[in-house]
Amino acid sequence: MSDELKRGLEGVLVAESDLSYVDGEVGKLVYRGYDIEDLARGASYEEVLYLLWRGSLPTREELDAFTADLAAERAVDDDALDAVRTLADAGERPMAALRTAVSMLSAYEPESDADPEDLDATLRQGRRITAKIPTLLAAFERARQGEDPVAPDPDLSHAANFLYMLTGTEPDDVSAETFDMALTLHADHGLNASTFTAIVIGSTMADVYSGVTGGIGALSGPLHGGANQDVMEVLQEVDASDKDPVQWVKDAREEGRRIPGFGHRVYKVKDPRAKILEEKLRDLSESSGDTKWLDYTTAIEEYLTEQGLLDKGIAPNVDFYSGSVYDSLGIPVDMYTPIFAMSRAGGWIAHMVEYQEDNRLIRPRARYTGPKASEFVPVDER
Ligand SMILES: CC(=O)SCCNC(=O)CCNC(=O)[C@H](O)C(C)(C)COP(=O)(O)OP(=O)(O)OC[C@H]1O[C@@H](n2cnc3c(N)ncnc32)[C@H](O)[C@@H]1OP(=O)(O)O
Ligand SMILES: O=C([O-])CC(=O)C(=O)O
Repeated sequence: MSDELKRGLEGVLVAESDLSYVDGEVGKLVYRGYDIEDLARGASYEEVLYLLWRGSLPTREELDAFTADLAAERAVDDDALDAVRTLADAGERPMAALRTAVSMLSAYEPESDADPEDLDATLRQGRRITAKIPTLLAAFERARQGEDPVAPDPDLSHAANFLYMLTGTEPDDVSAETFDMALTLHADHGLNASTFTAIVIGSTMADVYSGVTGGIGALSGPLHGGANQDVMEVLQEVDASDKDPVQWVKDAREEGRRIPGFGHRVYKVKDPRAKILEEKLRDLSESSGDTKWLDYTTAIEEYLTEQGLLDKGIAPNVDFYSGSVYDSLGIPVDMYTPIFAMSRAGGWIAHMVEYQEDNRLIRPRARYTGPKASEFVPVDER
């Protein structure tokens, strides 16, 4: 037993996985060997889910059947929709509302008695969760706006249907494709904090609802998925102030603040997903003629590069550009992290099942630094 302490489990190997590989030195990400750029540009989110859950890219026929099965699971029980409305009325934050709502979904799971070792049943449960998360999120956002939920349309893709349920209007092709690409980019990323949370939960042979609920909790933090909202809030703060973005960053650095959307535990160069989203933002900004967020993010990145941050391995991560892209789709800022969860649920489920195929309870240890022999004194004598 080694006594070497690895804070934050940095670099510690805890599992084998065929799902995704992150090369942080060169900025490369693959899902089952396929480069993220090829998948983002050429595959739908449904294809990526199939790849992650079934092990290979689907044929057209397989994809059609898979897409139909997923779409057939989108409807959410009325009681769960009522609960979502209650959470919205109570002013709950969207990630917390999603965490509660996903946990509640298990009450309506038709295979809730399945043997935990029946991983086909786990995958079917995971499919139900993945299909229903967009329905929950859209209903939550509409409830906040005082609107009724929009029923899912089984003829629309996972991405297009979410935008449709959010706004009540079928999205145009550019919006649907952009959103689909964002879902693909966020679907999996090795043993990031939320995926690790999900597999720790899965390693007790707990059910997939528990794993996804835990994953949502872990993703919500500002050091992880919550950073996409923080980035947009910074951009909005800059916009509302009399500062330019560079001045804002200078002040923030002087105050010792971290810049959201920069830095990564694995990437020491720019995140390949950030590159793809930046390009997307450039296209969208140029075609709309509104380049404000692009100008701000570019100015911040250029300034931090001049300041040598990139040389120190602190580079833009996926969260730096995603928010600006979502803004162009008219999505409210505090829904950005829930959208990340909508996509990453696919990765959490894939990792839980893969881990459970050769399960070993995850149970590390802490170096004990407390006293070893304190004398107990009864409460009334202390
Ligand atoms: C989807 C995702 O989860 S991507 C990550 C999203 N999170 C963010 O964007 C939040 C901002 N970034 C961060 O807080 C960090 O970069 C993390 C948490 C993502 C990774 O951090 P770690 O691997 O733990 O690196 P650590 O915290 O040790 O930082 C190393 C050094 O870089 C600095 N640094 C890291 N990120 C930043 C940043 N965003 N801005 C300024 N400095 C930073 C730290 O201050 C530290 O400097 P020091 O050695 O002089 O003290
Ligand atoms: O890998 C990580 O640590 C964080 C991340 O980028 C992700 O989860 O997508």
